[in-house]
Amino acid sequence: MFSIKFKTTEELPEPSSRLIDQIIGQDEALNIVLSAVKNKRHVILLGDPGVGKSMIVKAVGELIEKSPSDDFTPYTIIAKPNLKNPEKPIVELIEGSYKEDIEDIKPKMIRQPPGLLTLMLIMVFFTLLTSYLVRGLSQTYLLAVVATTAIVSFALAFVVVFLAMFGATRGAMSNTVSPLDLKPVVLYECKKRPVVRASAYNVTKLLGDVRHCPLGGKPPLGTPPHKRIILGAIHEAHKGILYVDEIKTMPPEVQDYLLTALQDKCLSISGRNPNSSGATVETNPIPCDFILIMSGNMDDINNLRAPLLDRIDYKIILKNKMDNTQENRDKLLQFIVQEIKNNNLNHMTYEACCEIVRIAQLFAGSRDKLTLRLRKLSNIIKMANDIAMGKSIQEIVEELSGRENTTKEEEKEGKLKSIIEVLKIGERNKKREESKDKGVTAAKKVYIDVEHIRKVIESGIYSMSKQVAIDYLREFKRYKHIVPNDTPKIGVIYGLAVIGSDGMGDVTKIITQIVDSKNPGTHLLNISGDIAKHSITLASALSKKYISEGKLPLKPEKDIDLNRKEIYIQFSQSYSKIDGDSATAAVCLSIISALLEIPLKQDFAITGSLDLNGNILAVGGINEKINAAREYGFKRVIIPESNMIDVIDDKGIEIIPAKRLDEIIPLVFEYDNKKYIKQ
Ligand SMILES: Nc1ncnc2c1ncn2[C@@H]1O[C@H](COP(=O)(O)OP(=O)(O)OP(=O)(O)O)[C@@H](O)[C@H]1O
Repeated sequence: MFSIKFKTTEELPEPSSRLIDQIIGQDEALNIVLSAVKNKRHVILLGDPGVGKSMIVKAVGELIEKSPSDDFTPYTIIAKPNLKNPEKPIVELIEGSYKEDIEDIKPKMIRQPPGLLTLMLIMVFFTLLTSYLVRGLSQTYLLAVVATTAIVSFALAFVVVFLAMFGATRGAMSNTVSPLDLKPVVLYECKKRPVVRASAYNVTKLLGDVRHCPLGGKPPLGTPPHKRIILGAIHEAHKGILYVDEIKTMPPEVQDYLLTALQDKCLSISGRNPNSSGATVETNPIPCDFILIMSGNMDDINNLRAPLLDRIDYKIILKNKMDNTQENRDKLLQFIVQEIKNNNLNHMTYEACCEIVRIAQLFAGSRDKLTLRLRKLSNIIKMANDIAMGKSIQEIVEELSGRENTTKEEEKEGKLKSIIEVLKIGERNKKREESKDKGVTAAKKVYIDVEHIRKVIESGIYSMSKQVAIDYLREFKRYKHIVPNDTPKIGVIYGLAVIGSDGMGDVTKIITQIVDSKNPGTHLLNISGDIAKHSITLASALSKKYISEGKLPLKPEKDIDLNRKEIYIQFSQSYSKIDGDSATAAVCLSIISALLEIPLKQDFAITGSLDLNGNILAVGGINEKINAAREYGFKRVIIPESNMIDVIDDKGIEIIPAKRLDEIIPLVFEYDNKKYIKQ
């Protein structure tokens, strides 16, 4: 299986800590990305989920981080207030780090806000005025006049200060700027070539924003605009890499902004929320000269607008399978060791590693391929580890909810509990201590073994679609009447299907009935998929062609008038959404049997698509289908010859390859009754 012999993975060498060495099966894509980054080209990575798109970008980022390049100069982005037009703060990119320019602020410090000083001046003025006015008054009035004047002066002073503070007068504004509000702020300090990641749907994170200020956004109470600027990832990625994932979620207007940024290499920031005070603010264009790497699943590309897509130089499709060679199995082993180390898991036995290879084949849908959807494999390894640790649900719940602490608290407050409750807590803790001790000794010996991996696979907990399929089959299997037997039946045949994308194979009973009618036609029951409908039309046409041309080694008792036959085909007890053409061969045989009234054997299941010449064509999910046939007790399964390379496990079932439909006629029809045999 592998080029190295071992009993458990702990005997294997430590994996490299460099991400770039950890990527398996995507060498081509990795090389292109590296060369694109070197030559400052934009890239889009497309592929199935979990094949390593983010990993490639992270690895490139790690390389860049660790290798300081000569052509990068650290820079700082600062924001300054614009005194002429406060709503248009000035954002500047300066080389190196920012040093505060005191001279810049000093002259403006003269413009002290009135505040206390004004208040005091007003009060002194009024005191002098009053003392002058009351100098001739008698003692009796003197006190009253002084008090009245003091109140009036206080009130007046407060009004002046209040108006000034809130900038109610134009004149007040220029005088209310504090030195702190004039101080430039550092928005971003970039010391090494940046690699910035942002999700396509997060507009603020991607393009930047101007925060809202509930106090009107004007000094001295409000925060001045230049202090409310949030830089976008596109600006933080200046001179580096911007990685945008989830491209499916990128709104069209964001694509336009991105396009402008790519073209102009700079983009201004304004408030994104029209109801915020930030909406009136707009900065000057801020430099954003970056290499854009985007990623998404295959279909996501349809969400991108053509002009943006046009500007992406490299469009790379990541592989989802690799050949099942020893070199690649070794790579898969390397992946297992990496996952164990990176996720701090228990080591794995040799047999379990072989089982992972088998699952990789199964997910790839072929014996000679291995899947590269490695996140799925990684999840299975992690879950197998949890099962190997043998934690009960109770233990996991307690771990998660921090129940341990609560229980100790409860113990402290034992007085409040009934004696029985306290005893119960004691007992629980004792058990937990015991199991912990056991755990420690056992933990030394825990390995992830085949049975742990099989439990994960059989339960389907790694995939929603698989669980739905398992549930569906569990629910309906007991009502399904599918029993392989030796009693041939006219028009009845067993086809094979796969339920769900990560699905399970299932056997479907296909029944064809013929009705004499003036309206010949073919009716499909229980199946609604378009491809299935077309394939049934083909099966019907082909079966009629075979019969009318007399090409079959079968002959009906009497001549059949095909123009007066109405054909009904039922996929019995098929309630899930099944579409596809893999039942075409089965349906064709079923129609031939029903039209000629020749029984079909009932001890086999069959899968295969057909072309109009009667060639049997390859289908998907062959291993799941074979598995289903085996589980239902069939001893024979007929599959397209071209699918033979995909078969992973042929234990307990005879797998018959078929190239053409007429070739398998002798195998599937009951020949005992000589009256049907033409030859
Ligand atoms: N080619 C690979 N080599 C090694 N490990 C891989 C590879 N691909 C995926 N993995 C494993 O799967 C995990 C997830 O991979 P990653 O996030 O790069 O996938 P993705 O293609 O970006 O997925 P998505 O499209 O869902 O974002 C990685 O952390 C790693 O454990």
